[in-house]
Amino acid sequence: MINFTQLVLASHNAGKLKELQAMLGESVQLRSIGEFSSVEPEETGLSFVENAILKARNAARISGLPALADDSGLAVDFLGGAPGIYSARYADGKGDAANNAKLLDVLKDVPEAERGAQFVCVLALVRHADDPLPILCEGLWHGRILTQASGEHGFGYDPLFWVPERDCSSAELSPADKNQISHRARAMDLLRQRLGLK
Ligand SMILES: O=P(O)(O)OP(=O)(O)OP(=O)(O)OC[C@H]1O[C@@H](n2cnc3c(O)ncnc32)[C@H](O)[C@@H]1O
Ligand SMILES: [Mg+2]
Repeated sequence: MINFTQLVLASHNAGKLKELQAMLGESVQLRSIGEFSSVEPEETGLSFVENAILKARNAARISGLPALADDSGLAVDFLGGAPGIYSARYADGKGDAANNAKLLDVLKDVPEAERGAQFVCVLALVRHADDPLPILCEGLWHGRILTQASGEHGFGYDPLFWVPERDCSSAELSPADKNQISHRARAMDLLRQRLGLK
């Protein structure tokens, strides 16, 4: 069992920080990498795992603390898994609204039965920058892409992601509900088990 009281979160995404801190509870304090540096590392990996490890190592190097990274995204069946690891950059870095508008447009003629998609989250935890044994945990969340945005909660693609088990979009779930069932919740559940936190 590894005991951490403070971890740096290797993410500049405020939505992730909020969700992950809520899932971890008070036993572990997550500090944002933004406290240490505003420079974001280039995500040069070809997989969620590679990018998560790359971000975790970078944050541990900058902060001198153990680091947790979250690499996540949306894999749409009809698009062969795109935007996948490029989810944040789908509309060339123009942000969430542009990403969502592009996805709706690309899928505009695709029937409901072919709009299946998964949110993917890989968490990587390194004890230090050169850790030879990062802890890796993955979570998937199956749903479908809506034909128009709905809901105000969450971030990113949440307004477009229909959640079959709740019959609403992921942006219509309360934050507490999303944190029970999301891809990130599933990955965090595994991580908490690995860390002996549950
Ligand atoms: O790399 P960091 O700094 O952590 O922040 P980021 O926002 O760039 O994060 P990623 O590189 O992992 O890209 C994740 C993309 O997938 C989207 N995404 C991930 N989890 C999501 C969630 O729970 N709800 C909605 N969109 C999500 C998110 O909006 C981003 O566009
Ligand atoms: Mg990123």
